Amino acid sequence: MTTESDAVEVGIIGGSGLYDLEALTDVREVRVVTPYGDPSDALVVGSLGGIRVAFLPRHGRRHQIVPTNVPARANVYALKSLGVRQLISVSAVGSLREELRPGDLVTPDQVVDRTRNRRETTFFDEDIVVHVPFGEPFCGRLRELLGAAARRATDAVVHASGTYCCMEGPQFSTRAESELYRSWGLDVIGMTALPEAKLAREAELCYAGLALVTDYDCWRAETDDVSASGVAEVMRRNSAAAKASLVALLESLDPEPKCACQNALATSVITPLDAVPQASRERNRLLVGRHFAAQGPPPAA
Ligand SMILES: CSC[C@H]1O[C@H](OP(=O)(O)O)[C@H](O)[C@@H]1O
Ligand SMILES: Nc1ncnc2[nH]cnc12
Repeated sequence: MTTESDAVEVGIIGGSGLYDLEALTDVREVRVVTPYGDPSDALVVGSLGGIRVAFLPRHGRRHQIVPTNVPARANVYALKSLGVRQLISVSAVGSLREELRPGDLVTPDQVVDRTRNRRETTFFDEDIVVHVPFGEPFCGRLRELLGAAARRATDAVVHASGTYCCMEGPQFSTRAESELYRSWGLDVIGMTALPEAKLAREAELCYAGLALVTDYDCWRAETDDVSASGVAEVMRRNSAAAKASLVALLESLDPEPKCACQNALATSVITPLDAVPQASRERNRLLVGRHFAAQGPPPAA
């Protein structure tokens, strides 16, 4: 049972090359059980800059989970159940543009879905139908704070916006695909922003991404094509920049965000309460309970 005093405010999901956050103090590991299965790993809960933070490595701490199988629903649900209201997602990405160089940081403002396999993209797949707005897939307020924190805390070039192409993987793109994405005007490519961003919106979390450019994918004649070992090597050199950005962000974060993200379900649940079986109401209490409460009690049968 989470109490007021140990409620966690901020979640951080670490991607390739970011498997822990040494800056956290007063740390404990929490294993959370969710209706959507087990999260990627135990959550590491600690303090940073006076804020309670939960850290979760997306692929597991030894990087054993392939992008398609990342249990994104369990991850987001577990963070929400600890009290998280703001979620930062760190990821390694390939660059689709000359001016986005390896070592640069990007806070994406858009995403294009090129996933195609077995990813569970909604919490609401039974009894309750929910259509959340997703025109702005990232929280603009949190994205700007994150970019500003990265500029303060690192020497890296920080790009304030960009479109993230989320491909399925695990194989990297063909050159023809990479050129296609470039012709579409997409900026960076990775395998994990979706469905994470969609689920964060359904969970009414502010969500922003810190993308570390690790390579030029496979379109640039002057550089080697992307490889997993190359990505890992660039991340070894640059994970300190990601960590410094996170620390600076936490120092400047409002623990009581007032964005629209925090109320995304208010206009999104289309199924009336009296059509939802009791068991489903219970299962969805964490995510929609307060919206159902606002509708008043269901009519007596
Ligand atoms: C190790 S290269 C490909 C791998 O790196 C990215 O991971 P993440 O987004 O979790 O940082 C990419 O999405 C792939 O999963
Ligand atoms: N080029 C690339 N394609 C997909 N995911 C990546 N992660 C890092 N670099 C990548």
